[in-house]
Amino acid sequence: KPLALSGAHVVVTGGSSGIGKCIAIECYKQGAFITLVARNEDKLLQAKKEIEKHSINDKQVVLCISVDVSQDYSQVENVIKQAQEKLGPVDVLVNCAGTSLAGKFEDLEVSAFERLMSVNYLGSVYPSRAVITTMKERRVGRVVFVSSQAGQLGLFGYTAYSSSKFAIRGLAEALQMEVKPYNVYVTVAYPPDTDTPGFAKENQTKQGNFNSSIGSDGYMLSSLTCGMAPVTSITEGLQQVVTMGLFRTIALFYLGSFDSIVRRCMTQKAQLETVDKTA
Ligand SMILES: NC(=O)C1=CN([C@@H]2O[C@H](COP(=O)(O)OP(=O)(O)OC[C@H]3O[C@@H](n4cnc5c(N)ncnc54)[C@H](OP(=O)(O)O)[C@@H]3O)[C@@H](O)[C@H]2O)C=CC1
Ligand SMILES: CCCCCCCCCCCCCCCC(=O)[C@@H](N)CO
Repeated sequence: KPLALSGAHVVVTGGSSGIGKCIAIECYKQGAFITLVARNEDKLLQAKKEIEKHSINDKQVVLCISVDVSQDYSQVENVIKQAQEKLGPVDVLVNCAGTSLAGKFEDLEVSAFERLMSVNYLGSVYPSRAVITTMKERRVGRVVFVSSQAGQLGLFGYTAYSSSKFAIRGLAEALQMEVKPYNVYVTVAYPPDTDTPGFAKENQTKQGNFNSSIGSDGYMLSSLTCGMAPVTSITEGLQQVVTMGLFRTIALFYLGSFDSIVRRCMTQKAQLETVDKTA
């Protein structure tokens, strides 16, 4: 459900860089007050300056708070309190702080699994937990989770990353069911692999869908992996029902080609290794 951003207080974790910064700029352009949350203070200040260039009135504020969203719940709770004292109750929370790491399962340190799960999953739980009570009381609120296309399907090299992004979906679906009667709405964004973060911003700020995806791959993936996700409109539901078989068929071809890529790379690598040894 769309929410007017003019005058709204939008908290963006991971707002000092990339997709999060773009979301903050987009909201600022629509008149929102912004709190940026991330660890590095220089990057926060840099982003604040960049965002302030897009102001549409002289009342708008960009507040920066440095914290690690994945470490200690009471710290995160404090940060949210500080932000509420300065800019009023949080209307929109965008959980965009996150990090990724690729590598084969056996090559990844087990600590990588712990770290990605804390940053990507717990780092979304803590800020959400800190804002949700007030949102329910006020009967106003939007919580956005930034997952990934790698949170809709498992891919080679993403054992640690994908699982942390899948977890976000479970959290979001369950939470949406709880908070809907309080007029609080949840969105999960599934950005594709892209270097143009600006592309990701539109759906996040403008549309009120539970599923937010980008591009035709993204559209197909969201339909295909809709499972028990809530629907926003009858049209969306009907589209999913009608296209499911077709998309599954297309997916089988993708899976076949993924398998052949993995096998081809394995063979090539094996060949290179034998050449190395004989040389
Ligand atoms: N770019 C892509 O291809 C895709 C990205 N995504 C997801 O989108 C989100 C943003 O990605 P992107 O813009 O590329 O990322 P960037 O690396 O550009 O930005 C990450 C942001 O998160 C902050 N951050 C990271 N760890 C923490 C932490 N522990 N506590 C607080 N803040 C933290 C960073 O600031 P600092 O380091 O100072 O704390 C920074 O502001 C991530 O969740 C990512 O997984 C999803 C799909 C595709
Ligand atoms: C009908 C079936 C359609 C199937 C389409 C399959 C397309 C697969 C694309 C997967 C891309 C994964 C992006 C991960 C992005 C990310 O989060 C990282 N960049 C983070 O570093």
